[in-house]
Amino acid sequence: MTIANVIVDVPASSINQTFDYTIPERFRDILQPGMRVIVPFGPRKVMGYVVSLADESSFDKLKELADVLDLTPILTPELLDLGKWLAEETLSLYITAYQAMLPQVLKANYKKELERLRQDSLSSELEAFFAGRDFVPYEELDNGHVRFSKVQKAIQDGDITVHYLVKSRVTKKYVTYLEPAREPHLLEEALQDMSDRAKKQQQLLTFFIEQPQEIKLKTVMKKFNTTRATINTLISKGLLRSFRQEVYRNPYAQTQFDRTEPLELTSEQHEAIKPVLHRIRDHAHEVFLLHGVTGSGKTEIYLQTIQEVIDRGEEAIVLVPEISLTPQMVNRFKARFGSNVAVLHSGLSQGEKYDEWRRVQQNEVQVVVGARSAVFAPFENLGIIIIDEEHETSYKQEDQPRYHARDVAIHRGDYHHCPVVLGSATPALESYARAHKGVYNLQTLSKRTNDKAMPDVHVVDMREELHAGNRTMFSRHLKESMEQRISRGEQVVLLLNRRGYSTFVMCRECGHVRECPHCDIALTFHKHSNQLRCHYCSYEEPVPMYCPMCSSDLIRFFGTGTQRIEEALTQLMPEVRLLRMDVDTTQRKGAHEKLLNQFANQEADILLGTQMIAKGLDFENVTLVGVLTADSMLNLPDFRASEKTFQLLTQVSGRAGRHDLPGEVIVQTYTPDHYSIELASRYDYWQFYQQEMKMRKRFQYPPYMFLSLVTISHENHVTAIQTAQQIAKQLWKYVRQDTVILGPTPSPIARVKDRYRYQCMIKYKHEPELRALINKIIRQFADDMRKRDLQISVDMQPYQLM
Ligand SMILES: Nc1ncnc2c1ncn2[C@@H]1O[C@H](COP(=O)(O)OP(=O)(O)OP(=O)(O)O)[C@@H](O)[C@H]1O
Ligand SMILES: [Zn+2]
Ligand SMILES: [Zn+2]
Repeated sequence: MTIANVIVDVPASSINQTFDYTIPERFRDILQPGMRVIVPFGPRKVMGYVVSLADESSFDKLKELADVLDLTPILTPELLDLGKWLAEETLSLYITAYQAMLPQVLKANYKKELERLRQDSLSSELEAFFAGRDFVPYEELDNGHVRFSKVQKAIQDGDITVHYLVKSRVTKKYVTYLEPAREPHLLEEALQDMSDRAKKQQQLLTFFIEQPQEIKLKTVMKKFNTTRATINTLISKGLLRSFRQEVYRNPYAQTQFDRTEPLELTSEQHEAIKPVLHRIRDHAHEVFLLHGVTGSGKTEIYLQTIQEVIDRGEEAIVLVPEISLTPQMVNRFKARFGSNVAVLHSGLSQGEKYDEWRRVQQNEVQVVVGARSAVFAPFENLGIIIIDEEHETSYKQEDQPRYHARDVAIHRGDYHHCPVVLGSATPALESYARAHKGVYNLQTLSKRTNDKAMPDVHVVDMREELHAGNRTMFSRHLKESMEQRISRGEQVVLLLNRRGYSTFVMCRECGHVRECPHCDIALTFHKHSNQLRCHYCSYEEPVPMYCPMCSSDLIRFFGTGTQRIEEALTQLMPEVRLLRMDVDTTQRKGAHEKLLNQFANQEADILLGTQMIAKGLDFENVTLVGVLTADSMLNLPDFRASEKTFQLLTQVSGRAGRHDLPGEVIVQTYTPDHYSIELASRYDYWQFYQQEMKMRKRFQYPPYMFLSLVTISHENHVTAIQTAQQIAKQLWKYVRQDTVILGPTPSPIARVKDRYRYQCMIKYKHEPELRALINKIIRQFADDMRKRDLQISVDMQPYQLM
């Protein structure tokens, strides 16, 4: 093959295609798809990914590619295909799709070195190339003294390695080992011949005659109190040899893991795991939805299916939300599978992430536990993909490429003919609807493994508190309950349910919240215009002076912070020990963990926090969970508001009374009759599902309709509006009759970084050509995008509507 088809690292829509380059003679026998190269592009040289090779090109006057950055492909053929699919599916650039799959270290063009790992056994050609050095700059390969294929082979054999220079050699760490270079009897002979004065050398040889295994150089030097020079003498005599081996920086190195054995499954677990194991054994793809109440043993099912996959020599990916990648969760996998697990999450340093990724790439582990992007782990024999808490919106990436990890997992599962397991106590409505229709295989765990009842949930009507003269944020019931528990030495978790930036308007007298007459969604208060506005249809009205329902003037703008609660609580109960956990107190690396440890060690009575405390935590001594404002999320302008409220309340209730002490949950709300609060307090997912599906049908939202969001932004207000109007007009012209284009309306955050933002929402049932259509429309604005800094972005599956 003489031509390479390359996706270049130039993030512009006009360049979203492969470019052809001729392959210089010296690279021909080593270049493979999935390697990175440097190519001339206009006046510059840029990085690119080789996606395929060819013998001819339809262009003439091709340029030569300038350099090859990898001697082994970093993208497998599967991932090359996946990137293409991902880009087309999410209307992103090919280059951004490939970049999303790789650790940061591989995205930039870092300087590289070749490094010899063995002191012997290099061919004379390579020996001459290294010329006595341990490190050689990668560029020296270019002077043609050694063939690339030779180097490639040596890398495969583990004699040489390539080394990325990410700020002073942090990418890899090595340990030097020493081992005998000859058979024991030959060492024995050498020992006889040795002069008596060479005491240390004699001791060393004797040692290796007795134990011929490799041993760390450092250990030997310490043990015999000897120097590197003495050892070098033995090496130069050909009696010993040294080699270096990579050690990975293991972020969990300090933690000791007590190995756990598989538990005897309950009959419910047994029924649920059976069909998954069948699929693993048959090598067949199927998507399972594992709907199990909190504490029903979903994780144990994950562990045992993974064991089956490992036993078959295959690999497993487990996705968990970033926020629940707590040591508690990671430990459960490490404790079962030990060093066979790599962990990928955002808390790791660049070097650590790269190390973990390489352990996957080099087939040194069979299990990856990680957040969203771990779905791209470069395994080649996947046996299962598991997504825990599958309803979590953090599985959707909110910048390019805007993908959902669930879709990627299912795509990969199909390719590898393996099952995909989606687990949750509160599945996403979309997932449950698919399971209900039979698209996914539904498995249900209805009981906790210890048969403990779910804790009782008390809904407190905060309007009544107000009428009774209690104007604090804590109901009488919650306050009494807290005092009682704390005096008994038990602990309390308090959740402040708050998300998003916008505030809503509510009557403190009757609980009435102003909603849009067309969308059944809370109107958002816009301070500078003193208006209430709907984010979906642009409906607007002035802020009322009196409540339209009860005429009270107790109209409030809502939005409370954890800090305010902390102050109020300290006034109310001055002697309690309080820990606050929110974005402010968890900024520093490890802060999250530290707070949780403090709480687990009972150094505080109350843990007060936002959403981040709701998941995966398991504290024996927690017997009371209080939700301060259950409705705050309900009134966000988001059609998923009820669903998110139901999910959060259910998750947080699952935190109480998991062990011997019985638990209680107190939910404070101004809208006790709202179905998501009422049904969450009864743990009735099925009723909730039916009720919510009715609402989605009535208002034409997913899963009944698909949504796509086009966002237009520009520094000039008029340009932004006009472009948005033109796009909407063109969309209307070509879409089907039952498709609806909403907007253009100002984006909920109408100006970000001095750019005005407008959006068009497309609601549709069936638009097979929609992606092509949007692409075509956007391309008409290519000039303005390049020259006038117009930005148009598309989200084919919007979650963040605010
Ligand atoms: N078959 C079993 N026999 C005994 N104990 C079990 C069994 N399966 C799981 N457990 C235990 O039950 C508890 C709850 O299980 P697990 O955490 O797996 O549930 P989960 O459904 O993942 O919960 P959550 O949704 O709250 O994360 C754990 O302490 C676990 O060790
Ligand atoms: Zn009112
Ligand atoms: Zn509206």
